[in-house]
Amino acid sequence: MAGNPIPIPVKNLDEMILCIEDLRIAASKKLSDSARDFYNSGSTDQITIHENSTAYAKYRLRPRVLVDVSKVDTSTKCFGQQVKFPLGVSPAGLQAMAHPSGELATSRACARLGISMAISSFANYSAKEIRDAGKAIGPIRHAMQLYTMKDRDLELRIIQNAEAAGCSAIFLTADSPVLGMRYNEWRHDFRTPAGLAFPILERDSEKIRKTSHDDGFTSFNDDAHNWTRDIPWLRSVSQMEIWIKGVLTAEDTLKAVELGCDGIIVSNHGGRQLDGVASTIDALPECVEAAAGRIRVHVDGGIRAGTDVFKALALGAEHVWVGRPAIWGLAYDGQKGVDLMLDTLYNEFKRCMQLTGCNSVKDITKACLGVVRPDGPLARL
Ligand SMILES: Cc1cc2nc3c(=O)[nH]c(=O)nc-3n(C[C@H](O)[C@H](O)[C@H](O)COP(=O)(O)O)c2cc1C
Ligand SMILES: O=C(O)C(=O)c1ccccc1
Repeated sequence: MAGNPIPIPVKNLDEMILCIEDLRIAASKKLSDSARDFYNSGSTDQITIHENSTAYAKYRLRPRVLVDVSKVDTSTKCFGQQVKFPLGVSPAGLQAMAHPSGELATSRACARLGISMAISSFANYSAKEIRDAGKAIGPIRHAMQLYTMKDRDLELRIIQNAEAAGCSAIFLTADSPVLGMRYNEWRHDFRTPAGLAFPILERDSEKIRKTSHDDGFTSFNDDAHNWTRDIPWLRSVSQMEIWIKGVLTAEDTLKAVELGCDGIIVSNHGGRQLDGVASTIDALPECVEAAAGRIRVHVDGGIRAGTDVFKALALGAEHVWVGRPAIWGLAYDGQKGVDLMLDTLYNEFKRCMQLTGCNSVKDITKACLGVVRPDGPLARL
């Protein structure tokens, strides 16, 4: 069309972060190619990482209308403590590569909102530093993520330091006897940047960056881990709750019940381990059914919106966790970026509860969901 366009006074759209996808785009621009590929990629053909977030779209919400939602309550419990809404930050290593304040900023952001955080064994600050940073802001519970180590004395020190720092739970990562085939990482020969500390592993990056991520991981991680050796041992050395992170089947859920674990996190490590496994939202129902209320069931992977949190709860998860969104928040603007990420998911979740007529998280049930089958009407679950 001819003529001058009418100037519209809009904000700089590049800087408008309204949803997690906006945050991913803005944060990814701030990262080096190699850091971005390390954080954002999955393994092999990227099938599972893709499905983790897209599988949510097949579910449709079944809202109840004309419900008084003026006093909606989004809160629930995690590790026995009241949390503002059923979401925490998953353990992700190397957060100081995204922002110098790394896990300290993540902990402060979680405490500001009154939600839980899991600390990676590959954190760049100690469990005590991370807990203290959060506790100074507000009530917060932490889980300590653990790999099974060849050096059992080091593994024991990690557990004891976490317990002494006041962590509530161990997240034993069960899906990583070895790392997944991470071609995107290998293509760039990803190395930990210089000058970072790994106090939980009692190493610094000068040592860690001598080898690839893959070789470094193999050098300390014990691929001989197994249910009967590791779970009773953990019970014998710690009072913390024991959660198994990386369960995807009914069979392993039953193992966790049998061995007296406190809970499972249905997880495929954000699609970074075995590519081709189901998305976590598709694996969740069989785990919930097998758990049959005897063990708590949480889920992570691909959660990018408040409606995703809602759908996971409707399918039986008690609580969810997010990994990369916290990294993107950090890369975007340190603690303020993680605050923005958490506020976004909180506001979306609250509004989804109100718009579906759910006044408490207990109201979020299977009846709130349906699926559209090819050429069919909405089918109830
Ligand atoms: C950069 C990065 C580092 C991670 N590091 C760990 C880790 O040290 N231990 C662990 O159990 N899981 C780790 N994970 C997996 C997360 O705990 C979580 O399962 C996953 O990120 C959830 O998927 P999402 O990123 O789609 O939310 C990591 C994930 C990412 C993206
Ligand atoms: O990359 C990962 O997924 C992961 O678990 C990890 C392991 C060691 C260091 C940092 C992250």
